[in-house]
Amino acid sequence: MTKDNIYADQDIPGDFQFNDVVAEVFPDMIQRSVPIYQAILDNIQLLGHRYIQEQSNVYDLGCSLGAMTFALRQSLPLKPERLGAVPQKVNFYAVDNSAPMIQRAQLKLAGYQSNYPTTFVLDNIENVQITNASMVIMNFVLQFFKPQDRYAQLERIYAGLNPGGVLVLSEKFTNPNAYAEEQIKQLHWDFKAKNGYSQLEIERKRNAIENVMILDSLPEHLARLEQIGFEVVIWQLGFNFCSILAFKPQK
Ligand SMILES: Nc1ncnc2c1ncn2[C@@H]1O[C@H](C[S@+](CC[C@H]([NH3+])C(=O)[O-])CC(=O)[O-])[C@@H](O)[C@H]1O
Ligand SMILES: O=C(O)C(=O)Cc1ccccc1
Repeated sequence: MTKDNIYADQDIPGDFQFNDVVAEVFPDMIQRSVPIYQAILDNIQLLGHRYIQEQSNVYDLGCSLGAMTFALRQSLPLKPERLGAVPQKVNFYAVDNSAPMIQRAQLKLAGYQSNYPTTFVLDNIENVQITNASMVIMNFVLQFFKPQDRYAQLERIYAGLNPGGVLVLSEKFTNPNAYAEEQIKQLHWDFKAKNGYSQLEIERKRNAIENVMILDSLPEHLARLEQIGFEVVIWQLGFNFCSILAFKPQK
């Protein structure tokens, strides 16, 4: 795994981008920066086993290197018997609008055998049709959408989900209380420092993502999903990062 030294040697002017340099170090970057990332990756198969339906589609929107698609696809045949039959006809769609990311994802998955067709889509999520979905993953991606577009995109996902399906929505979030917000932000930076990032790296990265990652609060996330019709529960939370299960209930 290539070490993320992007902001160690130089200050890269301008906004953060998912370019070739970032794609190369991405596994290391996300592990050391996002407290709940490993917990999600280690347990996503449990969601797949329970919610992926026979003859349905699974979408990984903003898939980066395809880590979640890979984990789901390889673990689906290992579904425990007590949860019913292993679905045989499932199509995976991994979507990202960064070419360096999607190319690497494609290359990695090509090296592994699977009976589940997997389609890599290099496009903006907003252009991708979502139909007959039993599982949609949006891991740390909605935060890069324009705030005014978020409701419509989630609504579109709700419409494309089958009853009994689930949206996994993971986000970095803010706290409505300014004092608490400052504390949790500092604690997250302590977490990054513990993982080997210097103060200078933390500061430079903070500036680079400031304009591209506009965060909602946790109450905002939950209220919006509920307004659309989802039933929600938080299944992972660490510092200012959370992952929400948003269910489309059976009628
Ligand atoms: N509108 C968009 N359309 C398509 N892709 C987009 C868009 N906006 C952002 N992206 C893509 O979303 C990804 C966000 S990273 C996701 C991690 C992954 N989910 C993981 O579970 O490993 C999270 C992070 O780095 O904080 C990048 O690859 C962008 O190119
Ligand atoms: O690094 C950070 O401080 C973050 O908030 C997470 C992150 C991880 C990868 C790309 C952009 C933001």
